[in-house]
Amino acid sequence: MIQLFGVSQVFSGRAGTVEALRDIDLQIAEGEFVAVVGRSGCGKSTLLRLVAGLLPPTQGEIQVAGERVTKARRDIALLFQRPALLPWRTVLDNVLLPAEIFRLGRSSLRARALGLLEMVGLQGFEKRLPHELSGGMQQRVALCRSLLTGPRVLLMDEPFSALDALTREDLSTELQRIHMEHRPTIMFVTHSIDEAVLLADRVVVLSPRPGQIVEILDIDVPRPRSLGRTAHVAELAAAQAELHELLMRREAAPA
Ligand SMILES: Nc1ncnc2c1ncn2[C@@H]1O[C@H](COP(=O)(O)OP(=O)(O)OP(=O)(O)O)[C@@H](O)[C@H]1O
Repeated sequence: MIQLFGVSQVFSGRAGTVEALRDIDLQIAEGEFVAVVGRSGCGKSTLLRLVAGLLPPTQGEIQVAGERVTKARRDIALLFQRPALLPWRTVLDNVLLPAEIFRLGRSSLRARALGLLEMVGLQGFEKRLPHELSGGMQQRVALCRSLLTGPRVLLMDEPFSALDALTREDLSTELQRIHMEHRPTIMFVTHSIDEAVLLADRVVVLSPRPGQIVEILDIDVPRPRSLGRTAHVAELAAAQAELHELLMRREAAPA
């Protein structure tokens, strides 16, 4: 579904050049959940922006569903650390925003928007304004907005990192459920080893800048997963330890 062939990114500015990513080759299958981890500044967000078509790669090619990515697409949704809701719009109108952007007709998507809000436990909050909601609730609204048009690809950049631990766990559970039900292909950037292991089928480990793939770890644990559930605690802990070890190797050599 997502394919990167020899992708490199160099930023040039007045202060000089920054090599953010070097020679990334990666194949992500349809419906797969892939987490991307690495030290701060190693190019994780840049990687997502490239796949989203917000930035053309300096070198290499990116394809989504067999087509070269050259611009933002309706079937690719993005979710950031901050929910970025429009403060003057109600919860429902925020969720329906993509209908207007992509000129899809609000009325046909209204039922879907209400269904999504119900799925994340926000029924009854449709007419509220964003400032009347907690941070976790706002991020749920942003999640609904990103799912409105039924995207095939969901790109998530540390979406839960601004939330408290319990809300984060709730949203991780919801995201697992959404993934199991709707099977979008997900690329999920995180700083959290626990979160990567809990959510992903595979974890891509990037080296410090320039980001290169050091290792891709398979997380072969049945879903739904929970860090508190005893059934697979040993497997999850082993994967966490391995990931930790890979990330702590300061001089992590690219594969
Ligand atoms: N538009 C830009 N112009 C110049 N340099 C940039 C630009 N965007 C990113 N960079 C640089 O590219 C490198 C990678 O940045 P990026 O934000 O992708 O890293 P990251 O791994 O997501 O970091 P963090 O984990 O801290 O969020 C950094 O050195 C950053 O300063």
